Amino acid sequence: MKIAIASDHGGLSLKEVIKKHLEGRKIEVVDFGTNSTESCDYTDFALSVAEAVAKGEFEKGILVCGTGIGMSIAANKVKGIRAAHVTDTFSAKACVEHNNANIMTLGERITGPGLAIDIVEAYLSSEFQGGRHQRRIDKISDIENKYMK
Ligand SMILES: O=C(CO)[C@H](O)[C@H](O)[C@H](O)COP(=O)(O)O
Repeated sequence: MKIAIASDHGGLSLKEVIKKHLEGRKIEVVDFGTNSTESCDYTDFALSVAEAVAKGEFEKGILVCGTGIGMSIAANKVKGIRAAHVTDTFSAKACVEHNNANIMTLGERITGPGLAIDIVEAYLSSEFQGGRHQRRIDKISDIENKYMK
C-alpha cells in the first residue's frame, strides 16, 4: 500500500508521528509537506495530496491540520475525493467500510498521538463493503458530476 501524507504547521508533529509509525510498518509513505513549523495554508497541502490520490497515484491519503476540518473541506473540493474527518476508531473503520474514504483527516489539536495511531491502523486495515454503500457512493458521484467540472 502506498500512502500520501501532508500537514500544515498545526499538524506537523502528528504527521511526523504517523509517518514514523507507517515507515516502521514498512508501508510506503510519501510526504507532501509541510516540513517546518512556519505558518502556512492547509489548502495547498490538501490539494497536493487530493490530486495525487484522485489520479490514482496513491491508494489512500492522510492529512493533518490543527483540527482536521480545513483539510477535509479543501480535499473534498477535488473530484473523486471522499475525505473523512475522523476523531475515533469507529469512524475510521466506518469511513472505509461504508464511504470508501480515500483520504482521512486528523486534528493534532484534538487527537493525541496514541489514539491517532489506533485511528490510522483502523483506517488502513478496513475494507469497503460495497453493496448498498456502492449505490450511495454512485449517488455522490452523480452530485459531483452535476456540480463539478
Ligand atoms: O483548518 C483548520 C481549522 O479548521 C486547521 O486546524 C488549521 O491548522 C488552523 O486553522 C491553523 O490555525 P493557526 O491559528 O493559523 O495556527
